[in-house]
Amino acid sequence: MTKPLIIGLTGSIGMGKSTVAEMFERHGVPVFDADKEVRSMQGSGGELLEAIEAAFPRSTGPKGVKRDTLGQLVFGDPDALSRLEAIVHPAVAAKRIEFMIEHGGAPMVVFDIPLLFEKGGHESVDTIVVVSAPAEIQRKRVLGREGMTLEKFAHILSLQTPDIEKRERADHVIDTGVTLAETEAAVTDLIAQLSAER
Ligand SMILES: CC(C)(COP(=O)(O)OP(=O)(O)OC[C@H]1O[C@@H](n2cnc3c(N)ncnc32)[C@H](O)[C@@H]1O)[C@@H](O)C(=O)NCCC(=O)NCCS
Ligand SMILES: Nc1ncnc2c1ncn2[C@@H]1O[C@H](COP(=O)(O)OP(=O)(O)OP(=O)(O)O)[C@@H](O)[C@H]1O
Repeated sequence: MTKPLIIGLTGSIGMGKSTVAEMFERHGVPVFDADKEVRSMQGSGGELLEAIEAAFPRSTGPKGVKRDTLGQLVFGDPDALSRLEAIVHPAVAAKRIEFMIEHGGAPMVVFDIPLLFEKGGHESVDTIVVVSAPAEIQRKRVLGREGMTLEKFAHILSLQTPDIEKRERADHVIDTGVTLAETEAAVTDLIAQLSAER
């Protein structure tokens, strides 16, 4: 049995990764969603709560990690962020292995990984898809989210590989600055192209 083609899906904050990942899923491609795994392990009863509470006292409660509180502690403090990543990232890697065992028979799978370039994950995927939209659209989407401030947005951007560099390093770019229908058509075209290349 051949191994599934691993598609690494990434993009900067608000570029439409989750939306495009759902499109892949709708068209039959299993998706490993790194952010979703993190949220579940950080949620109520989640397996990372004890370690996070020990490293960041009072950052968790009955509903799990207090995301705003923890975000304020780590976004802006590189050492604190590294400590959090050292707890979270190995646990995500273990979940990814479980996912690959479960979907070992699929022709292709998507790894939806926000920090694909930043954390070196690009080396372990077969092809890289970057979602991208004009900066002004990205800004409008992100600033429209509850709890987001200009300062937080600027800081998160500064932690992420710039969009222009992501685009250059991508094997395929999916434009999300167009209608959802146009983006979905680009996704189905790409699935067909990747299937044909196998
Ligand atoms: C600090 C936390 C609790 C804040 O949660 P919150 O819901 O406020 O933000 P959210 O997770 O939606 O992230 C907002 C934006 O920041 C980006 N971001 C998150 N973590 C990081 C990071 N370690 N480095 C750079 N960007 C990051 C996300 O990709 C997203 O674009 C959370 O981001 C977290 O646990 N981060 C560490 C784990 C991690 O690296 N996750 C991302 C990849 S799996
Ligand atoms: N053509 C399009 N493609 C994708 N998303 C679109 C498009 N047009 C509008 N949108 C909207 O833009 C938003 C993109 O948000 P989404 O959560 O997918 O981004 P994200 O990159 O996963 O964000 P983050 O990195 O912050 O987690 C959604 O509300 C989506 O409906």
